[in-house]
Order: sequence, then C-alpha cells, then structure tokens
Amino acid sequence: TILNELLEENHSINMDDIIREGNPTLRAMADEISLPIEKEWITLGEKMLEFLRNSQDPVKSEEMGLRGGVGIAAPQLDVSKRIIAVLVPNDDLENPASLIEEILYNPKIIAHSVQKACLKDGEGCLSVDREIQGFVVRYARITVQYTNKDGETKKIKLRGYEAIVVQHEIDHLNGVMFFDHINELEPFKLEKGVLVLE
Ligand SMILES: Cc1nc(NNC(=O)[C@H](CC2CCCC2)CN(O)CO)c(F)c(N2CCN3CCOC[C@@H]3C2)n1
Ligand code: NI
Repeated sequence: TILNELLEENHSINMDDIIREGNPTLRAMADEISLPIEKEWITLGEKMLEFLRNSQDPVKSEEMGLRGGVGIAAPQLDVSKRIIAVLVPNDDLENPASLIEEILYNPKIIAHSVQKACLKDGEGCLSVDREIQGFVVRYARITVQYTNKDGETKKIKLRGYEAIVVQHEIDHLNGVMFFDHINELEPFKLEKGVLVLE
C-alpha cells in the first residue's frame, strides 16, 4: 500500500498493508526521522498503534482478519523509516493498564545487560508466513533512547517480555529478522545463564 493510502483518514492498517519475507525493504537499513517530526510520521505512528490495539481485540481482529501483534515496525509497511510501535499488555487481568504502549521514533539501544534472554515459545513475525522454531536469544535488559510523538527525547529501561519485543522491532529497522538469531544446527541450544521467559 502506498504511503498516501496508509495515511488516509479512514484507513486502518490491515494484513494487506504488511509486506512479507522476500520484499527487500525488510532487509534495508531504515532512515532516521528528521526533527521536528513531520505530521505524516505522527499519523503513521498512531495508525501503527491502532493496528496493535485492533489486533489484540477479539472482535476487531476477527472482523479485520488480523494476526495478533504486540509490536510493529514501519519497514513492515514498506516505509523504510525508523518508527516502531509497541503495545505489550500485562497479563494479570486485575489492572488491565498496558505495560508499555508507545510509538518510538529513532529508537536506539544505548546500553544493555551482558545477560541474555529469550521467549520460551520462540518468536514469530507478521512478515513471516511460516513457523520457525528455536530460541531467539536477545539482551535480557536494555536502555532505549528515542524521540516520542511530542518531540521529547526519552530514555527507558526495559527487561523481560517488553525488552524482547522492543529488540525485535528495532531489528526490523536494521534489516534483521528474528530467525537470523536462531542457531541453525541447534535451534534450542541455550548457553549457560540465558533467561528463558514464560
Ligand atoms: C510474543 C507475542 N507475539 C505476538 N505476535 N507477534 C508479534 O507481535 C510480532 C513481534 C513479537 C514477536 C516476538 C517478540 C515481538 C510482530 N512483529 O512481526 C513485529 O515486528 C502476539 F500476538 C502475542 N500476544 C500476547 C499478548 N496477547 C494480548 C491479547 O491479544 C493477543 C496478544 C498475543 N505475543
Ligand atoms: Ni516482526
């Protein structure tokens, strides 16, 4: 879908807008967003977050045929720009306030733990229409610097599930796919000390 259509007032991002494995944009280095952030990138970021909300809504996701998502990166929409959105809900239903709900412009990992971590069930990707098994080993804790939609420079520390999600999204800005991290010969091999997250 071309950018103008993506940005149209009444367009909601759907699976047809998401490019798949083989599209060279997924392997490109995405360009920085210049400041002050132009309106079109604010709009795109908001639509990316709306997609995640819709994808996590049982009714909307069914209606729109969306795969569930907790993160999305602009290159997945064939927009080679350094914009990611994350919506990682906390699983306890008591306080349904989401754990992290943010649009990050020009996100950058400025510090990280030596310790590594991975999701117990491996990872998938909205741009990959096949299951690829294996542990995707990432940093257990990261410090991310980014610009938010109000143009403020923010610095956040992440650990656990949300740290994994943000690393998966930042990888997309650098043309890296989750399966690039999987040990081909021993996909479930774990070095000592790697945290396996439920
Ligand atoms: C872990 C998970 N990955 C889902 N999909 N994959 C994605 O988000 C890809 C990105 C994630 C893959 C691993 C790390 C980042 C998308 N990617 O390609 C973007 O680059 C989920 F959908 C999901 N959840 C748990 C929470 N649930 C709340 C209720 O709604 C359903 C939702 C399902 N957890
Ligand atoms: Ni992905």
